[in-house]
Parts: sequence; C-alpha cells; structure tokens
Amino acid sequence: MAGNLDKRVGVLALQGAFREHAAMLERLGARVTEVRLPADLAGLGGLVIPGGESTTIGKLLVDFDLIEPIRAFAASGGAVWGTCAGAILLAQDIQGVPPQFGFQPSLALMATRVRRNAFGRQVDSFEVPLNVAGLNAPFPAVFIRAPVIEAVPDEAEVLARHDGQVVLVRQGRLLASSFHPELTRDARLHELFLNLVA
Ligand SMILES: NC(=O)CC[C@H](N)C(=O)O
Repeated sequence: MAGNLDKRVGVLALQGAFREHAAMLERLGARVTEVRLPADLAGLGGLVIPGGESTTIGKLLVDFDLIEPIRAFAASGGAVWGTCAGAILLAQDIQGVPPQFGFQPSLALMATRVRRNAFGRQVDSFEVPLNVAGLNAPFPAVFIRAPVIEAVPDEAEVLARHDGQVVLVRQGRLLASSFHPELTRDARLHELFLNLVA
C-alpha cells in the first residue's frame, strides 16, 4: 500500500460510479484526480473509466474532446481500467446498442468485442464469488446490467469467467471488467490496477 503513495491516477468523472472508484484508490494510498477535461490527464499514470451508462459516457467523451487525449494517454504508457460501461468504452467492437442511440463512440483501446446488457436487465443485477487468476480467494463480483466480453485478442489474458463468459481481461496496462469492484469493500482489483501504473 505504501508503494502507492507516489501513484497519481485519474477517474473519468463525467457520469457513473466515479466517486466510489476514487474513494477506493485513495484508501490504497494513490493520489486521485477527477478527469473531466483533457488537461486533467497531465501527470497521471493511470485512468479508470467507471461504470454507468456507456451511451451517455460515450457522448460526453465526444462533447468534452476526450477520445483522442485518452488514446494518446494509453499509447504513452498510461494504465487504463474500464469497469462495466467503462469496459464497453474500451472495446473496438460494441454490440447491443439500440439503433435509436445512433453512433456509439468508443475509445477502442482493446481489440475486444463486447455485448451490452448481456446478463439481462437492471433487475438482473447480482453478486457472485468470482475466481480471478492471481487472487487466492474468490472476489465478490457485483454485476449490474453487465456486458460480456465476447471476443478477446490473442495478446490479452482472460483473468476471470462467469458462467463460461469472459468478465475480466488484461492486456498490457489495460484492464477491462464487466463487474463493479468499486461497489464492494474488496480492494484487490484496485491494487492490481495500481500495480499496472508505472
Ligand atoms: N453498470 C453498468 O455500467 C451498466 C452498463 C450499461 N448497461 C451500459 O451499457 O452502459
């Protein structure tokens, strides 16, 4: 934990569960910035894209001119973790966007294909003990209208599956989870993310 004191990480704070991520990362000792504008990325080593509503966050990413700056941030070695809606926004291929939403913007940082709301509607939110590669005890994974990661590029590593469906993937300094680790008391995945921050 002490090793996190020099880590500066951002949480995209346009919509969704950004406060919970920030609180968890601060608990682990990191210095946290709420990111709303491209300039907020300066000096950061990592960025969390929270859960929320991917269609809304995608539109706001465009409105706030954040797509290219976040791509450049990742290209220059910044760690990026997308949870739920955030995992959707990291994917190159997003399925399940209703036609009335029109074009769905994406950061397209990972060559994944995700399907929105693939575990059902809001009422189908659930928590399961999830076996995660590298963790010695199951992680309490909260799924809320969660996406599944349907296709994973060869260079990525699947860290967890639920019901045979991929729900946690790491590729270099990129991490994508279908579920919401910030809504539990368990900080192990936030610790894992901070370990990806240079
Ligand atoms: N909890 C979540 O982030 C839900 C994601 C939401 N279903 C979406 O597609 O954006």
